[in-house]
Amino acid sequence: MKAGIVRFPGSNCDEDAFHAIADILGQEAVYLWHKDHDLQNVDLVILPGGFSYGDYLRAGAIARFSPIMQEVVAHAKRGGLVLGICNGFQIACEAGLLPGALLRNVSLRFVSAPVDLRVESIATRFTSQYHVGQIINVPVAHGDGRYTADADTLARLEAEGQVVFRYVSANGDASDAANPNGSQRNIAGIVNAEGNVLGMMPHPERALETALGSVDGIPLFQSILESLAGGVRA
Ligand SMILES: NC(=O)CC[C@H](N)C(=O)O
Repeated sequence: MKAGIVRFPGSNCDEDAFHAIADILGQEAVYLWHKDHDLQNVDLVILPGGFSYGDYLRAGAIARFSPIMQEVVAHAKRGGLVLGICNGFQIACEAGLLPGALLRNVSLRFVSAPVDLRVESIATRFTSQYHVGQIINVPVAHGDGRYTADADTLARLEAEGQVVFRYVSANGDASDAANPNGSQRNIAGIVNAEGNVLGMMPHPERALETALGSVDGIPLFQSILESLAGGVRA
């Protein structure tokens, strides 16, 4: 697999993503500069976490106009894989690759903590190596993570199995107490209708090494590799 990690001005999890792909997974990784138009023939585009354009106006609202986003959108439309992590999820929503928006945390505070997630769907190219209902521990670090969408969109996401991860407490309940940011329906991650674009606020690239406290992100990347090995390429 060849993964391209887009660097926007203000990205700060780009090196984490590169480390995850190159050092942990042993796959090819390249950085993609946001002003470029060349995706370098990557199989997977990662929109990494950070504070693109300082989160001015709204997180992701300026980055979505970066030149490379035209190519990222075209790649997604061709069925190519896109993984938006944290700020990358915000950018993917702003770019129209995913429905809804990420608003300021209901606490008005930046939250940085490991959280428990329930895997809601394994019928995606990002989660086939988990099992439904599996509880995984993955860190979050954001100030604007409150997933919000209108009632019709939420109903469609639920009905079509597009809610992929939900914040839960240790017993697996999607309780208010387990919700770090006030997201509607405790939504932590969603996939698009076609199943090739995943956006999530937690950081799976920081959950691949025992030394970091969790290896629960590994099946996510294994799922991506599996789906590409199956011959599904853009
Ligand atoms: N870690 C991140 O990607 C931060 C995301 C975002 N800029 C926020 O604070 O909400």
